[in-house]
Amino acid sequence: MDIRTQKTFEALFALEDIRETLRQRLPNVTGPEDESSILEGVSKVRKILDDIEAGTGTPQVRKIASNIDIRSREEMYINIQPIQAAGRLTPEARKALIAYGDGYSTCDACRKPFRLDKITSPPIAPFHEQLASFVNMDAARVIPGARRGFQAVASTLVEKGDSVIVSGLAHYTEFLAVEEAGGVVKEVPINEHNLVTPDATAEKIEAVKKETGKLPVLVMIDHFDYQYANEHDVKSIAKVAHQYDIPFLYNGAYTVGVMPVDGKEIGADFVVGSGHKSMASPAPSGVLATTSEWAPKIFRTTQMVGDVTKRKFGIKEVEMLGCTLMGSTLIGMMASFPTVKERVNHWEEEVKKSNYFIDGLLAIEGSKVLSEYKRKHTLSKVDTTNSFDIVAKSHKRKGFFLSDELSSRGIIGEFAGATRVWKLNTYGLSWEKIRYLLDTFQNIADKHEIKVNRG
Ligand SMILES: Cc1ncc(COP(=O)(O)O)c(C=O)c1O
Repeated sequence: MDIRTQKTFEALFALEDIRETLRQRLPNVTGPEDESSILEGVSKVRKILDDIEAGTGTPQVRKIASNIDIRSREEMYINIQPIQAAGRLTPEARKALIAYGDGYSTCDACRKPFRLDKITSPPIAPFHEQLASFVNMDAARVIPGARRGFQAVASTLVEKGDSVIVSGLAHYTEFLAVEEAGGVVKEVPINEHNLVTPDATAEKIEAVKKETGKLPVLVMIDHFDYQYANEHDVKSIAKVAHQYDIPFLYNGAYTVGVMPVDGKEIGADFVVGSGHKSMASPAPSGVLATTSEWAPKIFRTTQMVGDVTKRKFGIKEVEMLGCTLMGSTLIGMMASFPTVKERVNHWEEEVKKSNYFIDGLLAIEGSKVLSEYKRKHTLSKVDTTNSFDIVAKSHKRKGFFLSDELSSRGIIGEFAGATRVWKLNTYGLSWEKIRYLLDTFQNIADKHEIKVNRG
């Protein structure tokens, strides 16, 4: 690395430290003093970026720097975007992204047997073991997103025409994984509380057996669904699946990395997690973990032999297409892992904050929560049609008025103009930020003469 690039990296690392400080301070802004210290931090960031722009860096690094500038929204705003919250990177992961940006940077020390999960420098092999034990399963692989986990399992288990049980709230990627394998999804209807129950799952299995003459080959259920973030009784559903001898895939896209997950305790044959949704990792990343019984099937190695050259690639795993996450994506995931491992212990506090906010939102007359209540997750679906949206009807900015009000007070992440029935996520916000967030919603309500029942 030449000295100019080196200097630029140093500047970027310093930038990360400043950004972290800013992240912690906001929006604890209670007076002009706080404001000026934040502005001072921001101007330091700008200065570093200006220096880089002025020519200290290579074009690639300048590009990274300008992206970082765009992402300064995290220092300047509270972001309640529903799907980004728990995927936001740690400072360590951000540094790792820069340092390991080259595509195959993880592969310098790839020696026999030539496979990603066997590399010991950087410590990728032990990371795989840690991942497996993190979700209490026997073996794990990193994968490019939860969807690739569904794909690997479906491709192994599902033959043409086979049925796979999913929830009536299943994510579309589960449908696609089954379709690609030639199978057919069979949805368990959700009940009046928007939940999938073990009884309904058993009924569906019976119905499929009657209709097709065959049992489904897989049951795949989301612990928390993406529409309401309601908690489904995965443990009892896994038990039902096993009573029919059907393997159970636990979709932990909204759990692995934010709350403790014990695959064995749940009775999962497969645990799938999403790195960029819940493990503070770059996209696309995720984890597929399984039991020692299933590992040889899901992680089977290639039997293919070249008909002319007679070449064999025996150690490569078919479903993983040999290797999965290379370079900065994987190292980013690894860099965040110590934080992720620790933060799952604070899930209850996150849920408390979520409920504090939702309670306060419900105090704004006309507002509803469509997710199960009390909340068991930080992602919630709310309905403000009869509160804020009443104002929108006569406001000159129409449906954009709420977003305007929020962003002018430092809150972003909702889809501007789409705030009648909408989702938000409070994961990772400090108590100060949560209080500020709630005060802001209530103050906007006050301003527009919507009654707030402050109790
Ligand atoms: C419940 C659920 N499962 C799976 C996925 C897909 O995750 P990934 O983007 O990691 O493939 C999502 C993404 O939104 C999801 O909400």
